[in-house]
Amino acid sequence: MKVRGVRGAITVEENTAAAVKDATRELLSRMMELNDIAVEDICFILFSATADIDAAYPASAAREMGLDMVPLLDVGQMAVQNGLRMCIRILMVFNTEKDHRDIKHVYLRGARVLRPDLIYSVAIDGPAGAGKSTVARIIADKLNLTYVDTGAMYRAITLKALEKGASRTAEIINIAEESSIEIKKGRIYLDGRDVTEEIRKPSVDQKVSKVACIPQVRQRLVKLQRKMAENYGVVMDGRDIGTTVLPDAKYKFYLTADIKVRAKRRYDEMLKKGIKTDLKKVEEELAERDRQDRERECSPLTVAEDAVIIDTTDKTPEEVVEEILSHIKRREKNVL
Ligand SMILES: Nc1ncnc2c1ncn2[C@@H]1O[C@H](COP(=O)(O)OP(=O)(O)O)[C@@H](O)[C@H]1O
Ligand SMILES: Nc1ccn([C@H]2C[C@H](O)[C@@H](COP(=O)(O)OP(=O)(O)O)O2)c(=O)n1
Repeated sequence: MKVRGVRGAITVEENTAAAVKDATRELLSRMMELNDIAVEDICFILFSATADIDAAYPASAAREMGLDMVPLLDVGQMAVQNGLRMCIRILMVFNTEKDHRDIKHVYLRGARVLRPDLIYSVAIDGPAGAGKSTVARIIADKLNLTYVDTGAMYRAITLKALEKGASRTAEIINIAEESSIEIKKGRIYLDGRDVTEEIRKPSVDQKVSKVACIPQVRQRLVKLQRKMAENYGVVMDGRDIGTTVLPDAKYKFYLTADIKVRAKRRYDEMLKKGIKTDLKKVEEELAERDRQDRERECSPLTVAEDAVIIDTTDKTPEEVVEEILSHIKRREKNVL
């Protein structure tokens, strides 16, 4: 195994022991989770804090998290004119098989400004079957960003509504407001339960556009989506990402494809999963979903003015990925 380092930083709003420990815990957990770091693989961790933080040692939070056998050291960050205030920085050195390009450095809250070259957002919108999630996943991996499938969040609420037999709008709004939805390593958790596979059921397909039409459901999910993008760099796909969720996303793409091709892709996907269906029926359902997504009043599917439009009808996923990366490479120096 090799020895590699991962950097992270986070800001705190107040100089209290609770704020310092909370922030340190959040940053450390995220660095370990994103880089698959086990406690026994950590060689040592260095913490620095700016001079305006003196309520607690960041390392004490690490010890409380069970890292008490890992050598930990707190140091003062050197003061630089106009430097970021109230900031905790971490350097963790660990054993890994990963290439140094695959290490995900983590800059949370106000500390995002330290590395705008690493932390930025890519919005990918378009109709069902255009290939959004296929390419978004690959791009996130290549750019070391986190993939957020917003459709999966609408699907999770729909699944819960179906399970509870909730059909009235007020009940569905309640479900959206009370449920916890998390996305970790490409899996989606609804109230702590992994529902990644279940949300792809045909019964969810049929109801999800209706649920996504409810403004209060959208408000709640959009808030969660913005929070995710605030905390880390994301590749986010959906219908309204470039227009509503992240209008300031650094990069915006709109993928589209002929409806017949999109229907065939969905049909093949269902066959692979062992779901027997009829191509004509898949096409009709897709057309109906397109209609509902485009015609709804609240954040309908539209092309953001500044989005790059890519027609994927005659392109392979690899070609689409290349095209997207070629746009991003023009402005990002860290993209290989
Ligand atoms: N460019 C492409 N060419 C051929 N098949 C594709 C392409 N992009 C995606 N697919 C396939 O089409 C299906 C739908 O793609 P997906 O990424 O889920 O679309 P979306 O997220 O836009 O609904 C998947 O089975 C995927 O493997
Ligand atoms: N940001 C989003 C994402 C999805 N939706 C809606 C639109 C779709 O009908 C459903 C499901 O989205 P999803 O991307 O999972 O659907 P497909 O995989 O494209 O079939 O949710 C939305 O309204 N806004």
